[in-house]
Order: sequence, then C-alpha cells, then structure tokens
Amino acid sequence: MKEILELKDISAGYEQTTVLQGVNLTIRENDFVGIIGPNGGGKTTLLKVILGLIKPFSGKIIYHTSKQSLFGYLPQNSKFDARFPISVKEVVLSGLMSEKGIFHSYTKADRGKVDEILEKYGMLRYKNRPIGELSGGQMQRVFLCRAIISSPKILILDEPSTYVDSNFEIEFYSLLKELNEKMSIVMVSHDLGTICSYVKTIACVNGGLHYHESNLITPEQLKLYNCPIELISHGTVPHRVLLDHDKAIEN
Ligand SMILES: Nc1ncnc2c1ncn2[C@@H]1O[C@H](COP(=O)(O)OP(=O)(O)OP(=O)(O)O)[C@@H](O)[C@H]1O
Repeated sequence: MKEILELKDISAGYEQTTVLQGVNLTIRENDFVGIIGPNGGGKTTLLKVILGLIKPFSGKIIYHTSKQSLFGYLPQNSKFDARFPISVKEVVLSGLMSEKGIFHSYTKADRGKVDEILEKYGMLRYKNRPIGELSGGQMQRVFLCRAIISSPKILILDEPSTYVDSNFEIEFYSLLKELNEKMSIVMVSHDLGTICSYVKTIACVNGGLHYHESNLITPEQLKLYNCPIELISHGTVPHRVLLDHDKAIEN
C-alpha cells in the first residue's frame, strides 16, 4: 500500500517533559491502526504530533502527499457545552475551515455538502438544532460528519466511543469500516475488544511505540508494554472482565 506519511525517530512532549522517544510509524493508504497503551503513555500526544498540533523536539515527519485535506479529527470527549450557541450545520461546516482558511465565506456548494453528509448519517432533520441539545450518540455522529466532510486522507479518532451506547457503537464502527475503504484511520481506544474486532494493525504506545502488523493482542504484548486490559468475555452470561495485567496474563 502507498505510504501517506512517516514519523521517523520522533521525540516529543511538552516544555521540559519528554513523553515520546524514538517513535517510528508509517501510515499507508487504507490502514486502520489501533493505538493502545496505558493512561499517560502518550497516545494523545502521538495524535497531536501526527496532526502537527505540537512540534517534535527531534526526528522527522515525511509527507508523501499534499497536506491539503490530509486529516479529519474526532477529538476525545466530543461532548459539547450545551450553552455553546452553534447549530449542527455550523459544526459540520467548520470541518471545511482548514481547507478554506479562517477568513472565508462558505459557498452554496459547501452548504449542499453539509446537507448531503447530514442526510447520509441520518442527522439532516437536526441541522438547525443547537449542538448542545443532542444526545451523546447524535453529537458523536455530527462530529464524525465534521471530521470527514473535507474527505481527508487520514481520519484520526481519539477514544471515539466514550459516550455512546453499545447499539450506536456497533453502527459507528460499521460506518468506520465503510469510510476505511476511502481513507486511512488511526484510532486510540482503551477497549481491546473494539481494537481486536475492527482495526487491521496495532501500535502500542508507552513512551515508545511498538507496531504490530496484525490486530491480535497476545498476553506477551500486554506484559511487555504494560497495557490496560479490558476484555469482553462471551460466556452464557455476557460480561465484561476488567483485570490487572499480571492476573490476566496468568489466566
Ligand atoms: N498540554 C500538556 N502539557 C504538559 N503535559 C502534558 C500535556 N498534555 C499531556 N501531558 C502529559 O503528557 C503525558 C502523556 O499524556 P497523553 O495525553 O498523551 O497520554 P494518553 O496516553 O493519551 O493518556 P490517556 O489514556 O489517559 O488519555 C502525561 O503524563 C500528561 O500528563
């Protein structure tokens, strides 16, 4: 598959703190990379580096394509302050801002695009509603529309299913599967069940980055990288098991 961008020996962090060191990662067309790792391991920092929101202390980012419409981003906790006076259609339109610049005016074609995407994702009837009046799942759908309206080459998602119920979660991931035919996806998730079911490859981030060319997670990986465990068990009574590392590895 054709490469889109490469991180080469990246070291990055904030002021005096180095969070990531020696990070190498290549994102190719149609990739679906799941990023896992413990709290504070640097997953969001890695996304910020990829998005160009923070500049690495050292290392290189190589772009194999134009930066035009390169990224769509669905940030963590897309829950909105209900008092913020912005409508659904304005939220989705703002996804075109990076393409058009801040001092822009939206065209009729842009507004048509918004209607089209809201229709596709079942949200057209809410287009004039203040975003704060939607449910968590509806909001997530609107923010997904915002992230993909510019047809980005890479869609970046930070814990996308935090506020959604399991029905919407299944629907959401099937939307992602469809989108993955047109764009690469990089997704942070603590839910290893989700990771194993949907992603193609896994990057484990804990200060460094370990890349796995498959979506299988082995006990050895968990032990080595000190990753959190959240397993879904399919027994007679469906339940979710939360264990710490050592215990899970023993089992
Ligand atoms: N803006 C910031 N300024 C200073 N330090 C920060 C900043 N953002 C994050 N950090 C620190 O960088 C480290 C990595 O944070 P990051 O958010 O990348 O981790 P994460 O793996 O995404 O964690 P989580 O799973 O809890 O979301 C943490 O120790 C955090 O406190």
